[in-house]
Amino acid sequence: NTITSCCCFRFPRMMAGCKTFPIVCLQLYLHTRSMLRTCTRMASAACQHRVKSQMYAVESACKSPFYFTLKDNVSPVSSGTSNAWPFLAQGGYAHSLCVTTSQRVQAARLQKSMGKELTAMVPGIQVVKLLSYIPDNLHGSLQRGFLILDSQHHHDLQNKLEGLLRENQQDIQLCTYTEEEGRVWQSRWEVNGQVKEMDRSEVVAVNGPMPSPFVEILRGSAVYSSLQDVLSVLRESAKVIPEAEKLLKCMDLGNIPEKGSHPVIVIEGLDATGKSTLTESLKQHLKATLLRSPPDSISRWRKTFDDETSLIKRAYYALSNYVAAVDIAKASEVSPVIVDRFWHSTAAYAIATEIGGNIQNLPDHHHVVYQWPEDLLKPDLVILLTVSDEERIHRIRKRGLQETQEEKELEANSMFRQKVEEAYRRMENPGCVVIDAGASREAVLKNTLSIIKRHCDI
Ligand SMILES: Nc1ncnc2c1ncn2[C@@H]1O[C@H](COP(=O)(O)OP(=O)(O)OP(=O)(O)O)[C@@H](O)[C@H]1O
Ligand SMILES: Nc1ccn([C@@H]2O[C@H](COP(=O)(O)O)[C@@H](O)[C@H]2O)c(=O)n1
Repeated sequence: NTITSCCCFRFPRMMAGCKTFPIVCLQLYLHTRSMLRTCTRMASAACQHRVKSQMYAVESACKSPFYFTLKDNVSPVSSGTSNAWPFLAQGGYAHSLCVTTSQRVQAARLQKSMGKELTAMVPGIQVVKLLSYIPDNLHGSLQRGFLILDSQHHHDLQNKLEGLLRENQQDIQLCTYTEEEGRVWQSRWEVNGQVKEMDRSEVVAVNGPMPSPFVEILRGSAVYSSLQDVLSVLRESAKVIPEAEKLLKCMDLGNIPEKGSHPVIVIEGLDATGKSTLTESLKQHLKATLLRSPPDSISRWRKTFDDETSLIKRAYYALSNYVAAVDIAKASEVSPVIVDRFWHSTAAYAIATEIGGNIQNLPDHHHVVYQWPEDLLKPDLVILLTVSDEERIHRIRKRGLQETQEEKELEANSMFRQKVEEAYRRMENPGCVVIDAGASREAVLKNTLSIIKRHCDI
C-alpha cells in the first residue's frame, strides 16, 4: 500500500513539470507491480510451509477443541502436554487439509466445496473442522480446514486426497498423521511433478486458549458488527456471485436511518414458535405496520445466499437487516412497527451454526458477538418466543409446509436448537424479553400486549 500510494500520489507531485515524468512513472508502476507479485508469491509459499509456532485446533462434538502443535514448539516444562491422540487409536490414520489462500471469499468457498467432497469421498471416514493459526496473530495467520479421521486406513483415501492436492496445489496444505510407539508424526505432502512427502515432524497435544479460536474468529466471519464489514464481504463476493452485485445495488448507503416517534417491536424465536401468528395479531391490535427481515425487496436472492458459505450467507442476512432498517425507520414515523425477525436472528443462528459441540462451547455472556451493531437502527423492544421441543415439532408437523434444510436440521438436532435459543437469550443492548409461547394463541397475545404496554409508549 505504501509503495502504491507513493507511486500514485506523492511521487507524481514531486515530479510534476519534469519531462521524463510519464516514463519514470511507468517504470515505477511496472517495478511496483512486479514487487507486489513477488511479495504475494512469497506470502503464499510461506503459507504452504510449516511455521514453527503453528497451532492446530480440532473441533470436538461434546468437549472443547483438541489442540496440537509441532513438538519443537513446546517447551519441555510446558504443562498440560500429552500425546494421547483420541483419533489415532488402533493404527488408524488422520489427515489435515487446510486452505492456504488468503482471499477470504475464495478460501471460504474452497473450504465449503472441499468439505462436501471429503464427506462424500469414502464411506466410514469422519470429517471434523480444523483451524491452523499462529497464536499471536490469529486473524492474520488463520487457515481453515478439516481433520479427516480414517480409523480403518482406507487405501483409496490417500489417492483421493492426493487428487485434491493436485487440483488445488496452490491453495491447500495436506498433511498425514501416524502414530509410532506412542509418538505422532505429521508428514507434509507437496506436488512436485508427483505428490511427495516433503518432511516429517513430531506433533504433540497441548492445552488450548480460552476462549477457543473457533469463538475468536466468529466476529467478521459469521457475525458482523458493522455495515462496512458486511459490504466488504459482499463486494468481494460480487466478483464471483452476480446476485451479490445486484444485492449491493439495493442498498441505500446514505445516513443511518433514524427511528420515528412510534415504537419498534421485534418478535424473535425458533421456527414454528408462533412468530407469524403473533405478529399478524399484533398488527391488527396495535394498528401497526408489519415488516420482516429479509424484506421482500431482496428476498428473491435468499435461496442463492442460503446455498453459499457461512461468510457470504450471513453477510446476506446481516445486510437484509440494514435494508429492513430503512423501511422500519420510515414506517415508525406514522405507526408502531412490528418486525418478524431482525438482527438477533442473524446473530443467534450464525453463532449456533459455527460453534460445534454443546452449549458450553458458546461464547461467554457479554461477548462482542452478542452486542447490537452501533450503526443499526435499534428497536424499543425485542420479544423472544419459546416453546418446548415437543410442542414446536408438533406445530411444524401440523403446519405441513415443506421444511427447509435448516428446519430439518433444527428438528433433528436438539443441541443446535438449544444453542440458538441460548444465543438469543445472551443478546444484549437490547436483550430479549422471553415469553412462554406454549400457551394458547389468545394467551400469548394477551401476555405480549401487556409486556408491550409496560415497555413502550402505546
Ligand atoms: N399459541 C399457539 N398454539 C398452538 N398453535 C399455534 C400457536 N401459535 C401458532 N401456532 C401454529 O403453529 C404453527 C407455526 O406457527 P407460525 O407459522 O406462526 O410460527 P413461526 O414462528 O412464524 O414459524 P417460521 O419461523 O417457521 O415461519 C402454525 O400452524 C400456527 O397456526
Ligand atoms: N433476520 C434474519 C432472518 C432470518 N435469518 C435466517 O433465516 C432463517 C429463518 O428464516 P424463516 O423465514 O424460516 O423465519 C433463520 O434460521 C436464519 O438462518 C437470519 O439469519 N436473519
